[in-house]
Amino acid sequence: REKVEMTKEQRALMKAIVDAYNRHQIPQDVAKKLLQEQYSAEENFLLLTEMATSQVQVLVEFTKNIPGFLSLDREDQIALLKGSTVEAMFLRSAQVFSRKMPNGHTVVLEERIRKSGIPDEFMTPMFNFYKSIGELHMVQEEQAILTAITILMPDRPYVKDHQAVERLQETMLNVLRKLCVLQHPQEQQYFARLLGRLTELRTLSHYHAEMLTSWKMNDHKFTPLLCEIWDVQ
Ligand SMILES: COc1ccc(-c2nc3ccccc3n2[C@H](C(=O)NC2CCCCC2)C2CCCCC2)c(OC)c1
Repeated sequence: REKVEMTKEQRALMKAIVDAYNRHQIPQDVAKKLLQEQYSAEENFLLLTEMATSQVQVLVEFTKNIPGFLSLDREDQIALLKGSTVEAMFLRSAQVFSRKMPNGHTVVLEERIRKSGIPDEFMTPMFNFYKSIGELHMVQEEQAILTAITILMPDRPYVKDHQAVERLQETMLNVLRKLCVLQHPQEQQYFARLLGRLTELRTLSHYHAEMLTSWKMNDHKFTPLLCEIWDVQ
């Protein structure tokens, strides 16, 4: 097979994305909190809305560092962010869930999440997605670029300049394709499997609003930012 090499530009682009991804981590680690103790459905809901609110802010900062994003039409920038935050949030949760933890911790974490107040019918699709992400053993470069690809989805609602977004996403896809060959030389279809997860991610995020409004408690309160970004309240 021909030798796969990244160009200088592709390496620079990947470095910019990974640096931005690492700079904009979630401030406090939700997994650690969940491993400490079992909270009530109300406390868990509050924890989720706090984590999600800070994750949206982190995601905006990360997105601004994607080369070319700020040159897009201003309204398209908003449309891309609004259309991808839920998917980016579940992708991030899957990465948190699949993180290497001392043995037994993942079992406890799964247990805590199962009893957090999430309606039962969403457990299976959610954990299926988390486990399918975990099985890929993505390196952090792949996680960062996959998040950028999720944000730069040309077919989000209300995007006007479809072409401009497609061009940016294509650049990222080319980098990811080469990265997958370099990082997983044994697995021919690794790149295709990675992209397949984005389809699963989109399906999971369709459940999102319902997961929140049917959380096992009364009176679901959201922050103003989440009301703006999510289709709730
Ligand atoms: C809409 O329904 C749901 C359900 C579960 C989750 C979820 N899956 C997790 C997997 C690993 C660790 C945490 C996880 N979470 C919540 C959380 O805090 N998610 C954060 C969101 C921002 C990015 C970092 C993770 C937990 C769940 C347990 C109760 C407290 C909230 C979730 O995260 C989108 C959304």
